[in-house]
Amino acid sequence: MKELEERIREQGTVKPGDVLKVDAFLNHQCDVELFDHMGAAWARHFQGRTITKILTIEASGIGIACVAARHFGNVPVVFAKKAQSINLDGDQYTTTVYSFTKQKEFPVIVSKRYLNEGDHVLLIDDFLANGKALRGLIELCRKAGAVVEGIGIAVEKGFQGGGDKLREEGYDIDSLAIVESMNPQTGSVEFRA
Ligand SMILES: O=P(O)(O)OC[C@H]1O[C@H](OP(=O)(O)OP(=O)(O)O)[C@H](O)[C@@H]1O
Ligand SMILES: O=c1[nH]c(=O)c2nc[nH]c2[nH]1
Repeated sequence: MKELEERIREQGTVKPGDVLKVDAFLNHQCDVELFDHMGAAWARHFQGRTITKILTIEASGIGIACVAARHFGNVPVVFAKKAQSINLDGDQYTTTVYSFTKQKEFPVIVSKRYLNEGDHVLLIDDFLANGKALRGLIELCRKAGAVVEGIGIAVEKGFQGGGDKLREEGYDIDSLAIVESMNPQTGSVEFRA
């Protein structure tokens, strides 16, 4: 998606440790018009698929998923929580995920009320790097008996390999910008053609 690539070139910064900082528009300050265009792009890609629910993970996927849902008939958006809470009652599906930016393992929890056998799920997230977050969400769907219909990602860092491994396993991943390489010294970002 050219618009997203241009925003990354204009406003993204490359940090050491394979970190692309895009918090001016994607995951701290949020450009909802851009999110709307992203949702429209995923709706075009996944046209014809039955989607009953969008599943994402705290924190940065939530806003993007909610705007995207407007393009999928306002299906419910469920986000997996990364901490237990007194607000989380009843039976839960749980797994663990290593967080790329926080560099520690988190529990990942969804109430059994909100993910069910018979759900056809679109996974949405802001970033795909090593694929840990997605594998956690896929595991929650497996436990619930829900079908993963597809995966919509804003920015995939292709050089970290998580996306291509999931594609080899048969998942339909629509990443709107795939970074092939980036350089913290020069600040350059190259995208997959
Ligand atoms: O493919 P991966 O290696 O799993 O990396 C991608 C994940 O990393 C970030 O989550 P993180 O927990 O770092 O930050 P967040 O709380 O801002 O979502 C991002 O939001 C994705 O969920
Ligand atoms: O803001 C972010 N930049 C990144 O490079 C990244 N990788 C995973 N999650 C990420 N979030």
